[in-house]
Amino acid sequence: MIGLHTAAEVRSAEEPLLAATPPGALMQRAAAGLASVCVRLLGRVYGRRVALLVGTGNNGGDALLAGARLAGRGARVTAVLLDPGRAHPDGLAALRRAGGRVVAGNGRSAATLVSRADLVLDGILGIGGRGGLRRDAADLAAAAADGTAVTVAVDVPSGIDADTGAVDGVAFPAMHTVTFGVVKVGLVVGEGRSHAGTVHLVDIGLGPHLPSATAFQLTDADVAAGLSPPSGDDDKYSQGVVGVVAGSATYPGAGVLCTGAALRTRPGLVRYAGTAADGVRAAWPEAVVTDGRPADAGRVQSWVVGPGMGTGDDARSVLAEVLATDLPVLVDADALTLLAAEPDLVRGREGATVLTPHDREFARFGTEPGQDRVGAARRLAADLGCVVLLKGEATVVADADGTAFVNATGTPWLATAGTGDVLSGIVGALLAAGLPAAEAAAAGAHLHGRSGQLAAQHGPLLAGDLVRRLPEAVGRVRGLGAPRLGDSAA
Ligand SMILES: NC(=O)C1=CN([C@@H]2O[C@H](COP(=O)(O)OP(=O)(O)OC[C@H]3O[C@@H](n4cnc5c(N)ncnc54)[C@H](OP(=O)(O)O)[C@@H]3O)[C@@H](O)[C@H]2O)[C@@H](O)CC1
Ligand SMILES: [K+]
Repeated sequence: MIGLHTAAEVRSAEEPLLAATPPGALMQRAAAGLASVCVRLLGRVYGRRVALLVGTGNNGGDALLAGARLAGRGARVTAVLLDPGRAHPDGLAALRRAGGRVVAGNGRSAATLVSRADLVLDGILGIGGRGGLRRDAADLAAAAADGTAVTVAVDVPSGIDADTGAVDGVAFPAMHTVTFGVVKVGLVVGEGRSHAGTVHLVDIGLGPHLPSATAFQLTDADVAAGLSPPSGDDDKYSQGVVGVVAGSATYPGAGVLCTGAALRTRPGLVRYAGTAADGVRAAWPEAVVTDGRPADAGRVQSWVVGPGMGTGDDARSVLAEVLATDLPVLVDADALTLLAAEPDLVRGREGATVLTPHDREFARFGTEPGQDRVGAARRLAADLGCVVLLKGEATVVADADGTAFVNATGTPWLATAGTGDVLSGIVGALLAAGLPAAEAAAAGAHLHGRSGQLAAQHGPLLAGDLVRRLPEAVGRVRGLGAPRLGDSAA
């Protein structure tokens, strides 16, 4: 798992580390890591034009010191100083010694320089930034966005809130962010994610001084650990039986997608109960199907309830029946609309509850998610005593105790009808397999994203493509190739 940290956590680790290292050593470590990423991105350094955007703090100092290293290798480096009287003195001296040039950041020549550079290094603001970018800085960020240079942010793209990823106005559009010590939460969520581009982590020795993370990003290896394959002793019941209540006679699609996703994630047994029974039976003969109520379906280890089932009295009574069990329940779509009107249905449940809202569904519980998506998910999770999976470009999962996960996989092509039904089926299968609820939700989002990436390799995807690619996604996450049946292990 990759721990995600806030600026305050970095500050608390920085103090003891600074006390234990010679003056300037940390900044030199940061600058060395930063310069080496820039060298890799540039390929050939000699003669290349590098523009440094330099603010008044240590973030600007990092840019100046890295710029000095690039100038030492023959790059034509120019620092654009936003407040020339307050630029980092040691960094400035190092750049000048290495042959770099300096201009003021408020003229047209600065914007021209940025637009003509091969690489623009953003050292305007790091974790000390507050509020939106001021005018001159915003103009330079816009010039970088319009130019053709490779854009690299130092520690955090300027204008991004390092804790939340929120942007107030304009922010620097980085293709790459070289971040120091730890990955900041704001680099992987909300608008921060799209502004940060590829994140490169440079170790500066903060590790031993850091408090434990409360937010995480899962890797394939983490997810694989929860997807152990069946053993010789397993049968169709022992892998976890999922119950699905989704879709309707008129719109069976949600039931078909959700059931298929559960089957393909963990092909033990899926029981379906609801009015889309005929459609589900036709699509998935492997499922055990009833058009009765959940209680008629037989024993299950988890329930998925809601997609496409409507919001009438019958749907409300089915939701209440499922929530009255002590099993893990995933509540999605129409069931979220019903639950928002009666949140006490989930407060105090014995079994775990996972809610999977998109933004509009989330808002039905009282407040819009806003720009702090991790904070919003945590608050709703704590209020209801549930796990909340807030869908988005980077899906966020929060547990009632504040533990959060930010999903790293996916593709914008996932924003299409029915993909949420697939996610519900995947997470339902992982709940039935016995994963703790927050981990099931986070691992499910990861697998869903991986499946989306596979399905989108050749362009637009449909939700059904996600279901088809799930076994391959599970295999990829577990690091398996695709051996043919009968292949020996040798
Ligand atoms: N953590 C570590 O161990 C290490 C950290 N390191 C580096 O230090 C960075 C943190 O440096 P930092 O504390 O000097 O803050 P930083 O982000 O440069 O900005 C503060 C300055 O910006 C200004 N300012 C504020 N808001 C503004 C706005 N909206 N628009 C415009 N200006 C604004 C504010 O000035 P003022 O508000 O007074 O005008 C203040 O002077 C960190 O991100 C990393 O790069 C590395 O060297 C290695 C070790
Ligand atoms: K920056």
